Amino acid sequence: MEARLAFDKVSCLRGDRLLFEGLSFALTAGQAALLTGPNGVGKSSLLRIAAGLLPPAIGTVERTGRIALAAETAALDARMPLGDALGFWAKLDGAGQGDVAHALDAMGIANLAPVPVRMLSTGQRKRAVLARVIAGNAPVWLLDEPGNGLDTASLDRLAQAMADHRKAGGIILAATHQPLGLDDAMPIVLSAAA
Ligand SMILES: Nc1ncnc2c1ncn2[C@@H]1O[C@H](COP(=O)(O)OP(=O)(O)OP(=O)(O)O)[C@@H](O)[C@H]1O
Repeated sequence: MEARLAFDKVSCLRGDRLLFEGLSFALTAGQAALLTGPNGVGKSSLLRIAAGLLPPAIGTVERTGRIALAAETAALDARMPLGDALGFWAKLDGAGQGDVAHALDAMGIANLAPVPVRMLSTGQRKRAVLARVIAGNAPVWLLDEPGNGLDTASLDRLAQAMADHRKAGGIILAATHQPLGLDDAMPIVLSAAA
């Protein structure tokens, strides 16, 4: 898959606060970056800029390939059974039922396909959000705290899914407060402005 994500001297303004400035990096096929820094420093904002949901105050962002953003608030329909909710998004992403089945399996939640989304536990919902990303086949994954709320087995599954994605030429940019098994990832460290 063809993929590229590059920031060139990007600055982020939220309200009247400058969160970070002059940030440059480039990720190409198979590469990953780990975004770290204290609460409120601007990690989620950076991911939103990467996704094209928030414009940079200064600088440019270059993207090649479709983007999938997995944040806390994934729009999975709470009333739908999980399998159908994922199927809805897969269709929009040009993916099929086979992709949904693969993604459910990859996150170990195939047995939850008939369960309404609103009945899922916190960790199960997180796994469902990650399954949505996996099913969508987008080359660029933007993951906001993907390990939050996951048990050890699910963290292993996430690590495997990310490794598979990179092997297929995908890109990962993940904001995290915990190790994710992306040992060779490029570090992007945001520090609080003075
Ligand atoms: N819509 C908004 N308007 C103004 N300021 C905002 C807006 N959304 C977020 N902020 C502020 O931007 C700052 C950075 O928020 P962000 O969510 O990017 O941080 P973060 O590094 O992801 O934090 P955490 O580790 O807690 O998830 C915070 O101070 C937050 O209050």
